[in-house]
Amino acid sequence: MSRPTILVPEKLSQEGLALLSPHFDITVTSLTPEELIAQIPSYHALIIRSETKVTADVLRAAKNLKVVARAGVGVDNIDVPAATSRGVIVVNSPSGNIAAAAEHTIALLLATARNIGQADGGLKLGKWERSKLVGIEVGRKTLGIIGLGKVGVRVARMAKGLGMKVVAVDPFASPDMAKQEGVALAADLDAMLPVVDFLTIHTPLLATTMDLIGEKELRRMKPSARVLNVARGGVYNEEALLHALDEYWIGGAGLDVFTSEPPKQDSAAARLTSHPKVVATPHLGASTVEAQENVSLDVCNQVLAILQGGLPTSAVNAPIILPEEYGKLQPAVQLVEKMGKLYTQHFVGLRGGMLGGRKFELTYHGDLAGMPNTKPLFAALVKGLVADISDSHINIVNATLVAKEKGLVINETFNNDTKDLLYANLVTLGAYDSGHSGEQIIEGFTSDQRGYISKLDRFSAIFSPEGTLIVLHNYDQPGKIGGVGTVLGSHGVNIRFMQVASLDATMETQNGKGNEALMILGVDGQMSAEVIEDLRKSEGVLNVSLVVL
Ligand SMILES: NC(=O)C1=CN([C@@H]2O[C@H](COP(=O)(O)OP(=O)(O)OC[C@H]3O[C@@H](n4cnc5c(N)ncnc54)[C@H](O)[C@@H]3O)[C@@H](O)[C@H]2O)C=CC1
Ligand SMILES: O=C(O)C(=O)COP(=O)(O)O
Repeated sequence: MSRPTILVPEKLSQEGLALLSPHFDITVTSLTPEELIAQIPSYHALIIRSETKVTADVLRAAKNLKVVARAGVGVDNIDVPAATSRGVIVVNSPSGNIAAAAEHTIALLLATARNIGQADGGLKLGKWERSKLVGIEVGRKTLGIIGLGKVGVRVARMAKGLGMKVVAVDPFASPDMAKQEGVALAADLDAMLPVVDFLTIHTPLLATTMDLIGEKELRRMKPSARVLNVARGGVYNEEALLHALDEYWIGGAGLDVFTSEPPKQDSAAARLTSHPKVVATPHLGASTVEAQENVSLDVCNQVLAILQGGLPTSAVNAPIILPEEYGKLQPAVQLVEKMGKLYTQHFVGLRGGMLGGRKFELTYHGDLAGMPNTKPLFAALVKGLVADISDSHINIVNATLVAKEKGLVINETFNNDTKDLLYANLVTLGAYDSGHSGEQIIEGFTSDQRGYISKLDRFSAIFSPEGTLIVLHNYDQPGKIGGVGTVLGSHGVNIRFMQVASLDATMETQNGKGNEALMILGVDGQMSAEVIEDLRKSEGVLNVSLVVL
């Protein structure tokens, strides 16, 4: 089988890629937007930074894509709703580069205060200008921060270290946190803008933050004020900023990000980068060795998990699984997915049954009954149930929608009664037809981070739901094991393990024909239809199903 493939059209630190290369084929190459659309269909994962635009067209062309990984914070270059509707998980690195972005903001703050850009540029041209380039001190000055999030708070701490007063506007910030950080929360922008000597924005680029600072706001600031942008081009209106600099409404600007990157010729962004009162950098906020290692490791670990059937830690378009919850849920998530696959392959494949319209009851017992968030388990069940009969990419993002489309009714119940419970956590999957009859049961538990099946239909056994399994329903008579071994041996099939599952003592035997049993065989390699047919024809065998988990 060919290995899953990963496309990396931007510069990514090797640290993360080294985690992926033993398992997947990785192509690192820069691409035009047209080339990206042409090449994306064969890839399973796309890892990008801020330069690649993942548009709806790219996602439409991406037939095999499971994940878009953004090695950084901002996902404004990804059409997240389009990814969501196609079941593509978008992950990012929410904090890998925030220290770098905050430090870069302070670098620009000091550079604008002391005219570092102009001074350096002049010297390189052979000029020795001192009286023209007198700066200001930042100590005892006021810094205004819009957006007191992860980057904003770090900027505040460093600014306080420089002896600055810090005020902030953030409608979502906690007053307690602001107080603890020594940051005064201003009532609104109108109140904050006239008092600040420096202004920095650290919000995402959203419809609500686009052009947040325009002509009206810039006119309210001190003529000596400097503005900084290490967030996104567009939070300051670039035309208004040009006017403000030319007409002395403000004193200077330190800019790392622009509405077009690189700035289009003659655009406002281009005029800003060449403006004498601007110190500009080409989107370098996250460009430190340390930040790039962090974000690369962060997203590559998530790509590894997703391509191996696991869950991401920072999905942008999925219910968030907190890291502490992740460790606890992951084995159960894998188990429930395997239970879904086992259900479809064993019961539906075996009996020519219908999956759509079945009613499923997922019951959590023991520790699992106390989990505050079982959405990943629900999604894992849908994924497992339909994985083998649908080409939809099921994940935590679209599972509810897909279940609805396929007519699967899934109820979750929580059984807190631990009396008589053999395992610390147990999950039962029951399936019924609309009349609540024809019950089919699969039960499983996790132990030591691994999942096991403890019950399949009316039979009790303990086996790992992994690899290729042959499930053989037979009369419990002497010689059965030898007979099965002979058939498999004649086809050269190697048996990894074998379990005989006995009928639940309380159950009636099928057709009243004496004791029955299930034989579960773990086998190596691909099974041909003849192997299964020969087993089916063997004496005393009632049915055989082939399950690949
Ligand atoms: N230049 C670069 O290389 C880098 C840029 N960034 C950018 O920095 C920005 C901030 O990143 P984080 O701090 O990680 O985000 P965050 O999500 O932790 O913080 C954003 C804050 O903005 C606040 N906010 C949202 N709308 C607001 C509004 N209208 N007025 C005031 N506050 C508002 C939110 O409440 C939140 O506290 C993002 O745009 C990100 O893309 C991040 C890293 C590197
Ligand atoms: O993480 C972010 O939001 C950034 O802006 C960093 O962008 P980059 O990965 O350096 O292209």
